[in-house]
Parts: sequence; structure tokens; C-alpha cells
Amino acid sequence: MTMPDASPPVLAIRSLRKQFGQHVAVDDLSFDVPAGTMLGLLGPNGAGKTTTLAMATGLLQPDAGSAWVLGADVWQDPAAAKGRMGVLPDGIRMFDRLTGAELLRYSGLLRGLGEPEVRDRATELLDALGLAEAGSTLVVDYSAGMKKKIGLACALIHAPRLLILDEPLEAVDPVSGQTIRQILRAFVAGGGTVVLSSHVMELVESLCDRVAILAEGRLLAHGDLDEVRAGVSLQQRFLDLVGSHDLGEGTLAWLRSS
Ligand SMILES: Nc1ncnc2c1ncn2[C@@H]1O[C@H](COP(=O)(O)OP(=O)(O)OP(=O)(O)O)[C@@H](O)[C@H]1O
Repeated sequence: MTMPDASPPVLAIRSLRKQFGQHVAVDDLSFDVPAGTMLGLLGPNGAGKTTTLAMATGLLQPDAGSAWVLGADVWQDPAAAKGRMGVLPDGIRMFDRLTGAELLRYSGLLRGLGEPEVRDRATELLDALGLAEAGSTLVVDYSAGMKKKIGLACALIHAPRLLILDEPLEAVDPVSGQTIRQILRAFVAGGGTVVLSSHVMELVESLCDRVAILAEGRLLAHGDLDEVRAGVSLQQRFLDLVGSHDLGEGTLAWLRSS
């Protein structure tokens, strides 16, 4: 498959498909993410968001289709594609017998940065994310939110062109959440591009300028935030597209105490 555009989008997803046994998790999925935008990937539990992001970042081999980062095919030219992105995967598997500072240093060196640059950036990132004191603590002893933040720091340290973040604010406290929002806004203002998955509509509405809504591995809506919202709230639009699930009368009646 060839990339048709002369100036390619930062991320191009083309006909991606993934099947687990009989279950099709992602089905013929295609969309682009233009430079300098932040796309929120939404969908109910099991919609295929994590599977899509894992295929887009070279962590999971697709059954069909391709993903391109700034014109580099993630599966044909992984070194070029991966060098341009920073990834915060779901259920972070990290070298948790390192301290936070060691993990960050390791990530920076792995990305080809020199020692002084790694040291300066790591100090700044740990400080910005409220992990300065925890820098000498083993990552295995971090809380869920702290693991999320050190994972984000590792994704940022080489100043990538594209950030792909699976639920970046999940388990993060409100103070750090505010900092992460500021970091992401500044990253995009500086020409970077972000793709993030989330279940928090407020986060996507306040941060993202583009939205993609997935259900059962297929794209239900995609485009500018206002285009997708179509005059209602994102929450309402999401429920309209995906279908709400009202509990029938009498369901869980045994929970009532009187
Ligand atoms: N490794 C796997 N083996 C088998 N099935 C899988 C695997 N990974 C994902 N699935 C299935 O693929 C579907 C999509 O899962 P995925 O994790 O991509 O959804 P998601 O949109 O990220 O969900 P959530 O919002 O709950 O995190 C689900 O039905 C899930 O059970």
C-alpha cells in the first residue's frame, strides 16, 4: 500500500483490521490526523481503541492495513516511524525495578539523546509532573497515577512530533491533570500532534480539536470537534451514536435497603 499524499498527515491509519479468534476488534479502520491537532479517540469499553493505538504504534501486528507516521510505514520502516513518536501505552509494562529517574534516563538514552540533555530534560519533566521527590523511588512502588506520569515523561523526553497516549489522565490527580493538560496544549501550540484515548468527555471537549468515535471496531464519527458534536454536547452525541443503556424497572432491586 502506498501513501498517496505529497505532504502526509502526521498519522495516517489505512484499512486497519485486527481479529482475536472469532471476534473482530478493529474492522477496516481508516482516518488521518493532521499536523498541529489533538484528536480524542472515544468509544465504549471494548470498542477497539487500545487495539487501534497498539497497531498504530507498532506494538501489535495488524491482520491487514497499515499505519504511517509522517510518511513512514510503522510496520515496514519501524525505526523511522517510532523515532518520530512518543507513546503512552495502555497497562504500561515498564522496567519497574528502576527508579523513576533511572527509567527516564534510560528512555532518553535509548532515543539517542546525550547525557547532559537527558539529565536536564529528566529533571525538568520530573519537576513539572510532581515526581521530583519520587525520582529516587523504584517504579514498582509507584501508585497508578505516578506510573501514568512517569510513562508520559518517558514518551515526552525525546520531544517527538507525535504523541499517542492511551487514557493519559486516568488515575492522575487533579493537580497533575492540570499540568498534563498544559503540557499537551503547549506541545500542540508548538507544532506537535496528539492522539489520545479517553472516556472523559469534558477532557476531550476542552482539549481536543478533532474527535473520532469508535464502536465495535468501526468508525461512527470523525472530524472537527464541532462537526462531530453537531450542535449538542459530545456526551449526548456519543450516546446518540453508541446507544444508551437504561436499566429496566426492577433491575438490581435487591440493592434497595428499604
Ligand atoms: N489480546 C487480546 N486477546 C483477545 N481479545 C482481545 C485482546 N485484546 C483486545 N481484545 C478484544 O478486542 C476488543 C477491543 O478491545 P480494546 O482493548 O481495543 O477496547 P477499548 O476500546 O480499548 O476498551 P476499553 O475502553 O475498555 O479500554 C474487546 O472485545 C477485547 O475483548
